[in-house]
Amino acid sequence: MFALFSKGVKKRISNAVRYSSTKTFDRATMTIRDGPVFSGFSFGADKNVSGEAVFTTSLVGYPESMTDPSYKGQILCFTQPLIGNYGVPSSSVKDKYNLLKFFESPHIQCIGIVVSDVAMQYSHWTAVESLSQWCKREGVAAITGVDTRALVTYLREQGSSLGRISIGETYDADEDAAFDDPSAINLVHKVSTKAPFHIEAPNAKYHILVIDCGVKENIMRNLVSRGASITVVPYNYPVQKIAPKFDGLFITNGPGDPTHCSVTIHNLRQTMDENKDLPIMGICLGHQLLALSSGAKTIKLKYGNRAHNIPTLDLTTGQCHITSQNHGYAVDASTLSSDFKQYFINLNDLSNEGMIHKTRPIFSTQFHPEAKGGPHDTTFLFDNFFDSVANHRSTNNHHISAGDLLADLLPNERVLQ
Ligand SMILES: NC(=O)CC[C@H](N)C(=O)O
Repeated sequence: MFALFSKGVKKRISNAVRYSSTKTFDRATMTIRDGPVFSGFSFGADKNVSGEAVFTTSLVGYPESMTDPSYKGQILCFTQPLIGNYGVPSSSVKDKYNLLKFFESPHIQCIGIVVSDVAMQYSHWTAVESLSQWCKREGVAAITGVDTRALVTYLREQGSSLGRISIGETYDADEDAAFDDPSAINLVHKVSTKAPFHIEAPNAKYHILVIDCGVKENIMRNLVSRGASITVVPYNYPVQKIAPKFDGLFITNGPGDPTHCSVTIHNLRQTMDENKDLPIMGICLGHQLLALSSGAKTIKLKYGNRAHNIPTLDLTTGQCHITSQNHGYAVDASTLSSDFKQYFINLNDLSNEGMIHKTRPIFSTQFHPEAKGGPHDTTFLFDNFFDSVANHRSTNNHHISAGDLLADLLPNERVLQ
C-alpha cells in the first residue's frame, strides 16, 4: 500500500472550509484494493463503505446519476473537479405523470462518492439542500480533496477495482480484507419493485409491460408521455404468462452483472419464442438481458463507460449520436444470434451499443436514449418503438385495457388521477 497526497488538497479544503461557516471536515481515505490510498476529507455520512470504484466524466447531473439504480453498490468518482455547486433538488416534487421530477429514483443508490472539490455553497432555483446535507441524510459516504485525476488514471490503467472509503484520522491496513464485491450478488433483486404497479397515462392508447430491473423515472416518463399506460413488474415476474395481453414489452436498465438475472433471461426467451409479433425494447441491462436470452454472451469491460458524451454510430444510417452511458458490462457482438444484427457501436472503444432483430420489432441499446442526464439525440428510438407498438395494437386481439387488469396483478397500484 502507498499513500498519495495531492499537493492541492490543503488549498482546496481550506476553500471548502471557508464556505462552510460552522463545519469542519473529518479526515477520510479512499483506498483501492491492492492499489493506492487517496487522502481527503469526509463531507457525507460518518460511515465506512466498500464496493466497486467507478468513475463518470459527466459534467452535470450528479443528482440524476446518484439516484440511478444502476449505480447500486458502487463508489462513484466524479472527474468534473467541482461538484455540488447547484445543490440538490427535492425528492418529493412530482411531475404531471406522478413521477419524480428531479430524481431517477427516490434515494441515492451509489454507496459513496469521491470528488476533487465539493461546493458547500450552492445556488439553484430547485435546490433545497447541499450535496453534503443530502449524503449525510441518506447515509452515503462522501470524500473530497482527492486527486481524482490520479484515481481515474489508476482505474483506467488497472481496470475495474474494488474500493473503500474510510472515515477517520488514519487508514487501517487491517481493513484490507473488507472489500465488498457487488458483482458477486444479484443487485437487481435489491432495486427491482417487489410488487407490480401501474401508471395510467392520460388518454392512454397503448398498454406496455415493463420489466423493472432498476428502472429510471425518465424511462417511465418516456413511455407514459407517448400515450402508454404501463404495468411495471418485478424482474423475476413470469412475463411470458401475461405478455400477449400487452401492446409492447420494455426491459429496463439495472445494476450489476446481467448473468445474475437468469430467471429474467429464461422468461424473456420464452416470451420471445411464444410472441413472434410483440414489440420489445431494452435499455442497458435490458439490452444485455435480451442479448443473453437470444443466445449471445456478455463480457466485463476493463473500466466501463460512464459519461454523457459518448459518440455512438448507428450502423443502419451511418449517423453518429452523442449518448448517455453507465455500464461496466457489454454484449460480445461476435456472439449475437443470427436473428439479430448490430444496431450501434461505440466510436471510442468499438464495443457493442445495440442490436436489432432482422425481421421482428425487437431492438435494444447499451446507451440510454432517455438520458437524464445527457443529450436527447436518441429519444427517436422511443418513437420507433411506439411505431411498432401502434402497428401491433392494430392487429392484437388479446389486448387488455388497463382498467381490465386483474386486481391480483396490481397490489401496489400507483395510478395517475
Ligand atoms: N445502466 C445499466 O443498466 C447498467 C447495466 C449493467 N449493470 C452494467 O453495468 O453493464
